[in-house]
Amino acid sequence: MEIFKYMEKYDYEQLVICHDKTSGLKAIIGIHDTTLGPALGGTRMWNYKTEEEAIEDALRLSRGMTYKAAAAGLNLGGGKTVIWGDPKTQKSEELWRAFGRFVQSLNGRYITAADVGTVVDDMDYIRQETKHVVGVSKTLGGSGDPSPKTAYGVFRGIQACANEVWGSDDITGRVVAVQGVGKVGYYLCEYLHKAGAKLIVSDIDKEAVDRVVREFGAQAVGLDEIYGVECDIYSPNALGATINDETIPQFKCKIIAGGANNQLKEERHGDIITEKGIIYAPDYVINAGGLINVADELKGYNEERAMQSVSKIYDNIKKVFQIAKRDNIPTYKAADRMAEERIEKLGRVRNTYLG
Ligand SMILES: NC(=O)C1=CN([C@@H]2O[C@H](COP(=O)(O)OP(=O)(O)OC[C@H]3O[C@@H](n4cnc5c(N)ncnc54)[C@H](O)[C@@H]3O)[C@@H](O)[C@H]2O)C=CC1
Ligand SMILES: O=C(O)CCC(=O)C(=O)O
Repeated sequence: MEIFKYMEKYDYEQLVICHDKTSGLKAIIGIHDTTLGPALGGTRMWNYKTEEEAIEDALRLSRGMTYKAAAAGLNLGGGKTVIWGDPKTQKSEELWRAFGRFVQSLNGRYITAADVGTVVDDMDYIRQETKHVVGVSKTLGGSGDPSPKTAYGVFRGIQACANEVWGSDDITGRVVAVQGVGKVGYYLCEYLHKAGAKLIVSDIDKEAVDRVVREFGAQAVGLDEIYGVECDIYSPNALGATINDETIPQFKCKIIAGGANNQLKEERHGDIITEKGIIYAPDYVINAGGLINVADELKGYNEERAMQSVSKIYDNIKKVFQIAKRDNIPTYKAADRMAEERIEKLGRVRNTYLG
């Protein structure tokens, strides 16, 4: 990979490679854009096959955070860390503290949080070395597990989609096919059930499926069956890339709205579902609840205020639909445009010399 060429193409600011021999830390911090504020994004710990794969992930994910924060209306830029290592065997206090010191050395340009392979306890170790970490435990003044807030944001986004398609937020009796009933999927099912929706679910984890069947009267289906079930809404909450050439012909839904990251396998799949008449809630707009929630810690965490901010995902999704109609483009492009317009306009405003 030609790193500078890639950074130039997508306008990256900084890539920081961190190494600590004692703990075996190999971390790559990507800082994409800080026009709106300090770069905030989680730390992913993953056993990458190659160094190149890890660098590519840090770059790709940090750019995604710029868009997520901008579309959420936050005064934050985009960053992300990847730690090259096995989260099951290579975590230690010294690793997190070594990493925390590297974060501190950036002096607030980058604020870290949890992501795939990292949990609240890891953030608590990082906190011992730097204040530039969020998603720490409630006992340390943090907000703990972000999943319930992410699920609430997805639920609000689903209401906005329902309003767009059926003219009302009411989803009583609507059938929602929920793929993945892990942390986000479980809490989402709870919100949907309380709102009167009927649930069809799938997950590779049988216990997770049994729980939502038992607690919310969901109907369980096979892993490949979920795409083709008769439903109003398909809600992906497991893996990415489930909107693809194989699944699109099977969809019978009117809406696709879920918490999973990177739902479109390729951008063109966003065009195809639009042509098919399916309303798509862009992933990084609808799943920003976790980010909005941890960002509240920067003001001194207040759960009520955080929930009110997450609730605004409803308005953000509506804004995406307006831009899509205004410019006659698919919603995934409208989301990018919304984020880019905000960065561009505020970037210009913030250029004013203040003395
Ligand atoms: N946890 C959070 O606050 C946020 C999560 N996300 C995204 O939401 C998605 C879910 O995240 P979590 O709930 O935290 O993860 P999780 O690991 O708790 O849940 C994912 C679930 O998907 C299931 N799964 C895996 N492959 C599957 C398949 N082929 N078919 C059906 N189910 C399958 C797993 O068994 C698991 O129960 C991920 O894409 C994540 O990146 C995005 C923003 C924030
Ligand atoms: O929710 C978090 O813990 C941090 C935000 C983040 O990295 C994300 O939304 O991908």
